[in-house]
Amino acid sequence: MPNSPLRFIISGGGTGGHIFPAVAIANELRRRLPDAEILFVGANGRMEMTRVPDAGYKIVGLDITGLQRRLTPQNLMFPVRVFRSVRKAGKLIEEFRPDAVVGVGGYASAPVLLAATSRAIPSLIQEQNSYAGLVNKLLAKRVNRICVAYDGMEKFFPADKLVLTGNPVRTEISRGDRAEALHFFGLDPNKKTLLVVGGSLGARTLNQATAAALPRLREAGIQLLWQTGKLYFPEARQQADQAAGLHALEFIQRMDLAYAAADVVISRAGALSVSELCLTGKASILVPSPNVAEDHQTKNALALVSKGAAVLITDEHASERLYDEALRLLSDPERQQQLSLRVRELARPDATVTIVDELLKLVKRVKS
Ligand SMILES: CC(=O)N[C@H]1[C@@H](OP(=O)(O)OP(=O)(O)OC[C@H]2O[C@@H](n3ccc(=O)[nH]c3=O)[C@H](O)[C@@H]2O)O[C@H](CO)[C@@H](O)[C@@H]1O
Repeated sequence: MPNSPLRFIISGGGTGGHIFPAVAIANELRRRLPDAEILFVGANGRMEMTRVPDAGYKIVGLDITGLQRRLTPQNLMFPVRVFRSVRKAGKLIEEFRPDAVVGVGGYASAPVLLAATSRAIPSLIQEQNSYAGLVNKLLAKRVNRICVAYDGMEKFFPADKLVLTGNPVRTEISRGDRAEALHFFGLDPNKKTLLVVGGSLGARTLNQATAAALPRLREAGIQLLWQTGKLYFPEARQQADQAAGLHALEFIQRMDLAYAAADVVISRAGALSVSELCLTGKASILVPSPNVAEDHQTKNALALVSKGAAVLITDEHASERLYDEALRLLSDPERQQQLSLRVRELARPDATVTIVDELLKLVKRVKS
C-alpha cells in the first residue's frame, strides 16, 4: 500500500436502499483506513444530499434525474443534463483523483462510473437486488468488480466480475439495546411493540392499513412505531396517539433502536430492509411493493418466506389481512421465536468486510 492516504469516491443514491449500503461501505473503509479520503457524489434534491452528511461524510450533488415514461419538457432536457453531469463528474474525478470508485446504483452513479472507467480508475458496483438496476446493467461491462447479494446474477452481469457478498448493512443496525430503545422512543417495557416501516420513502398501503388498525392496536394494548414517510406524516400525526403508545414518525434516524424495541416488524421488502431483518433476527410480515421493476421486492421477500423465515402478505390483500396476521403473530411468542431463529440463519454479517476487501484488492493491483 502507498504511504499517502487512499482516496475513494462513492456514488449513487435516490433512496435509502442505495444510500445506506454506501454509508456502510464508507464506515468500513474509515474503520480500516482512518486516513482515507472519502467523497460521496449524489443527485441534487435527492435523499442522499441530507442523509450522507448526517452520517458524517462530504457529498457533492449532480443535476441528474431519470427519464420520465411520458414525453415531458423535463425529458427534452434529459440529454443536456446527462452531458453536463458526465462533464461535472469528470472534473470531480480529475480534481479529487480517487484511487477507486464505487457505484451503489441510482442516477448519480452513472456519470461518475462513466468518467472513472474512461480514465482507467478501478471501479466496483454494489447491486442490492436480485434484479439488476438499469444503471448497473449499463455499466457492468466497464467496471472491474460487481458485488451482489443473490445467486444467479450472471443473467445480468459478466460472470467473471461477480462476487457474491450479500448486502452491506451498517454495523450499528444489529447492536441496538432494547432498554435504551424503549426509553428513547418513550415506550412501556411491559407492552408488546410493533414496528411498521414503509421503506425509506414510506408506503401508502402500509399507512392506510395501519391508520385503519389503530383502534384494534389500542384495544389489544400494543405499542406502535409507525414510520410514515414524508407525504402521509401530517395526517398520521393527527391519527396516532402518543399517550396510548401509538407513535407516528416521518423518518427513523435510529433504525438500530427501532429494531431493538420491536417484537414484530411489518415492512416493505426493499433489499436492505430484508438484509437488516436477517441481521437483527426480527419476526416480520413482508408486504412487497408492487411498484418496482420486475416485481423484485416479491423475490426479495420470497428468499425469506420460502425458508419459513418471514410471513408474506401481498399489497393487494394488505387492507383486509395484514393486521389480522400482525395481531396473531404479536400474541404468539413461540412463532416469533421460530421466525427469528430462521431469519438469523440467512444473515450475511461479513458482506461489508468482503466488499471492502474486493475494493482494496483492485487498488493494490493498480498500485503494485
Ligand atoms: C420503492 C423503491 O424503489 N424501493 C427500492 C428501494 O427501497 P428503499 O429505499 O425503501 O430501500 P430498502 O428497503 O432496501 O432500505 C431502506 C433503508 O432505509 C433505512 N431507513 C428506512 C426507513 C427509516 O425511517 N429510516 C431508515 O434509516 C433502512 O434501515 C434501510 O437501510 O431500494 C431498494 C434497494 O435497492 C430496493 O430493493 C427497493 O425495491
